Amino acid sequence: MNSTILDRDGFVDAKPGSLVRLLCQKNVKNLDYSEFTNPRPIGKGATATVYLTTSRRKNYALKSLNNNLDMDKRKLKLLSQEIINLYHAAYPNIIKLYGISREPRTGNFMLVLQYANNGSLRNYLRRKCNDGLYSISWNEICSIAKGIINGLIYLHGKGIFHRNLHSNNILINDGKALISDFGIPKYLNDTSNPGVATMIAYTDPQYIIEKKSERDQKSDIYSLGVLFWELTSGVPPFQNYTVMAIYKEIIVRNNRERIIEGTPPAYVDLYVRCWSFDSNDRPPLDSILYTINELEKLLESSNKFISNNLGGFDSDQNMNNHGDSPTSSKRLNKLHM
Ligand SMILES: Nc1ncnc2c1ncn2[C@@H]1O[C@H](COP(=O)(O)OP(=O)(O)OP(=O)(O)O)[C@@H](O)[C@H]1O
Repeated sequence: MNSTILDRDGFVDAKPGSLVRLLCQKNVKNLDYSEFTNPRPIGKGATATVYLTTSRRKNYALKSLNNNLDMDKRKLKLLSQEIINLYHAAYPNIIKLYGISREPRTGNFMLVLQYANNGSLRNYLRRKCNDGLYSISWNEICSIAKGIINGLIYLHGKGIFHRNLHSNNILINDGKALISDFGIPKYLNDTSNPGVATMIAYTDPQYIIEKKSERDQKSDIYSLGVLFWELTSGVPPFQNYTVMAIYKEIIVRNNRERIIEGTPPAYVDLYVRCWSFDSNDRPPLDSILYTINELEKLLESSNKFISNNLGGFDSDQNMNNHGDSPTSSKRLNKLHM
């Protein structure tokens, strides 16, 4: 290749081939696609399709960024930096990126990721619903919450803010929480998955209202508060509301989801502070971790579960909903030991 047409970073153009070249220069492993057998789709997000595959008897998730890498050079360089960040993030609560690959037939760019054998947190919680009754132990709530907090402490310590935390990009492997998808989606073209707009329920309202240029670590704390609530409800916030109705509740009225009956007050107090409108009122991660540890000790001996019947409603509705229809009027929550 004629080096005179390369820029300083080795780019010829903003296409998948250039991205692969740049990442290889930064020592990200380029894995041979033919090593992966029988890839089958297991999930689809706004910007990618995810496949389960096997190589040498080990499972991997191949995240295909489809062909939506057609972006300007500056964005492609930023995207490559995010991928490099993920590649070098080595922490038990962060999804592992083993390398990249390219599907030879389509040319699609792939991230080769650790396979999370329990899928997304959202689906994991959904599977805990039996005949519409959701039930989870406090032990497990605390363990998942701590996994997410520890992952965030690691990321924030490296100056990386997730900015798009929700229950579809927390993955669960052997019951343990793994944070995925930080940084990368914002550089990709949204392929218009209608579910994505509802992620507004996890988005820092101060960022939306005050049009802050970028979400920061306090925005992640806001999303964390919503996730803590979701661990007690088993369903995403404002399920069955339209995007406009969610906007009205959270942004216009400054409302939040209803507290699930039977939740320990210390846990409620924690997530309510996390989802405060004013980012200064949101607690720092170390104090959140401290509170969860204390709560865990308190509940250790009692083996408590929390249950509710919110799962009786179609959990997929939030992907495709119409009308301003709150579910709260039919809610029944209870705590048993
Ligand atoms: N490493 C993985 N292991 C197992 N399942 C995965 C993995 N990565 C993604 N998935 C599944 O694929 C789905 C889609 O993942 P993807 O990361 O593309 O989108 P998302 O997080 O739902 O959306 P967005 O890209 O908008 O944040 C996830 O919700 C999850 O169910």
